[in-house]
Amino acid sequence: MKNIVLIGFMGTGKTSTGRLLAGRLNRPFIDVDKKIEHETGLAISDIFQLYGEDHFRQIEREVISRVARYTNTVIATGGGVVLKQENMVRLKNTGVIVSLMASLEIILERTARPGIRPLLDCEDRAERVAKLFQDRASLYMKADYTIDTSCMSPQQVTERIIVFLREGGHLRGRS
Ligand SMILES: Nc1ncnc2c1ncn2[C@@H]1O[C@H](COP(=O)(O)OP(=O)(O)O)[C@@H](O)[C@H]1O
Ligand SMILES: O=C(O)C1=C[C@@H](OP(=O)(O)O)[C@@H](O)[C@H](O)C1
Ligand SMILES: [Mg+2]
Repeated sequence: MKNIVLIGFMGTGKTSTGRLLAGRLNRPFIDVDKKIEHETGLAISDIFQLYGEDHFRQIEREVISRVARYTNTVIATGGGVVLKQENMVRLKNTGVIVSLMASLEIILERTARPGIRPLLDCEDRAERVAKLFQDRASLYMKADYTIDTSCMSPQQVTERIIVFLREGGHLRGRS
């Protein structure tokens, strides 16, 4: 079976929903950021601080090239995966792409905890979110399914994804 790949802006719920979805479908779960942290022995924020964003993007690209070869896996990506077209080509080859969306207000709420997302650790967080969101919006639209998660719990988002997948013939048997 194809992978199920979650894309979307920071705070749309890729990590938490991906974990739930994998549990519901009894499939392996990979969070790309967690894998990068595990393999480098560094927190994402440390990689940004020590080596810069470009270096992080190179690591991300290399990890994506490997996880895109998996099958049957739920993959939660980091929000910037869409910045490299080659990442998306690879993920799309072997996966169904599900895009999680949310309003700016909700994204700000869900990403309020400092120290986790280096791109948002700044004084003008609201402006930064709005700018990044605008720059990337069209990239997040290039998905097989798109869900606005603003008014849904992770459980509800999970069930909605399962309905999409079932209707699209991407699930075998009864899930
Ligand atoms: N649908 C949701 N409703 C409410 N809170 C959510 C939802 N999805 C995620 N969250 C919360 O928002 C925060 C960011 O979620 P996370 O899964 O890390 O997002 P992402 O991986 O897309 O950055 C976490 O505290 C998580 O518990
Ligand atoms: O949007 C981005 O550029 C990033 C999103 C983060 O992941 P989440 O989307 O899971 O927060 C993480 O990969 C890194 O901080 C960069
Ligand atoms: Mg995440």
